[in-house]
Amino acid sequence: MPLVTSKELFTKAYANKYAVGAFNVNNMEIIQGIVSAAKTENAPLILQVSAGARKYASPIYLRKLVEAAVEDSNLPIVLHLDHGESFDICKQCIDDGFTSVMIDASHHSFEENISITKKVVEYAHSKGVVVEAELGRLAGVEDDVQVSEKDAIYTNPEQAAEFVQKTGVDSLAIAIGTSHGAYKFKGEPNLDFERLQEIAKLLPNFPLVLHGASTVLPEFLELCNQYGGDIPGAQGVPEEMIRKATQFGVCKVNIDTDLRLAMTAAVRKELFADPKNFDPRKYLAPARTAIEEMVRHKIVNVLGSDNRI
Ligand SMILES: O=C(CO)COP(=O)(O)O
Ligand SMILES: O=C[C@H](O)COP(=O)(O)O
Ligand SMILES: [Zn+2]
Ligand SMILES: [Zn+2]
Repeated sequence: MPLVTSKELFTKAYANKYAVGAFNVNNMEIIQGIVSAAKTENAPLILQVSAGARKYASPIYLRKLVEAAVEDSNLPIVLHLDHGESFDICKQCIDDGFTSVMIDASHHSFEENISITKKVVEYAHSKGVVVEAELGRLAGVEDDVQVSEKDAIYTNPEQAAEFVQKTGVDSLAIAIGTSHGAYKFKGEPNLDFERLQEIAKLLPNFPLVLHGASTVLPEFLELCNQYGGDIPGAQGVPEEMIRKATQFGVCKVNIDTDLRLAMTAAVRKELFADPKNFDPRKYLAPARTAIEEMVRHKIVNVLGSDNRI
């Protein structure tokens, strides 16, 4: 099966109230771990590449690795650009064979965000590629968002409806209190579900995207810290909140931090257990297995995307 767009995957996910996992990929072991989990669980998959990943691994290596994953797994896989910051990078990825791109012009004014997104949509659609955009600002690492600031930072539901109508975008990333990285909340985790429901009501049958959705699994955090790491007080989005979001139009859930923690925990543990080892395969294979197990857990227990092919 060749790469697919997320169009049909989202239609099915929306109708059945589950989400497709969108996992960030940076190297072969990460890709293999994720794809193997999806294969076991019979789950659709989005593999996403950030600008940082392109810089680290180089665009061609990532593309060829994903190509290998598609050929080897026979799964419906979407190759997606994560947080494309300009028309040019989106165009480059579209021309390179990506089936989905994100234009993140959320740091521009509302009007500029519309005009940049519209330009990407026009080009992408002419090539059969789908587009995700972003409206609102994800709180930064450790930002403490006060209730009074929410309206300025979080996605405004009326603007979301206007944005989708004016741009023709295929999906929209919204800000309701999640953030990137391992430090998502200072106190009690809290997402603005009323806002999410309002957005979903104004955008019926439209797929929403949740960024910053890692749950920061305690088992991996503890392993990191037990074997020489120093990641105190990290906190993710509780699993039940992600499950709840899938009930209100969230069809794509972005996960990167949990992959990083799983991989790092496994590598730390292995290096500690066998100080004489200097064969990278002996710590990268367990790291790949840790990713695989974590992604299976997400698919089955958090996203509900198992057996959806
Ligand atoms: O949103 C993400 C990638 O776009 C990743 O979010 P996390 O940092 O919560 O994994
Ligand atoms: O949203 C951000 C992703 O976690 C990618 O992070 P990165 O830019 O460090 O590759
Ligand atoms: Zn953004
Ligand atoms: Zn993101």
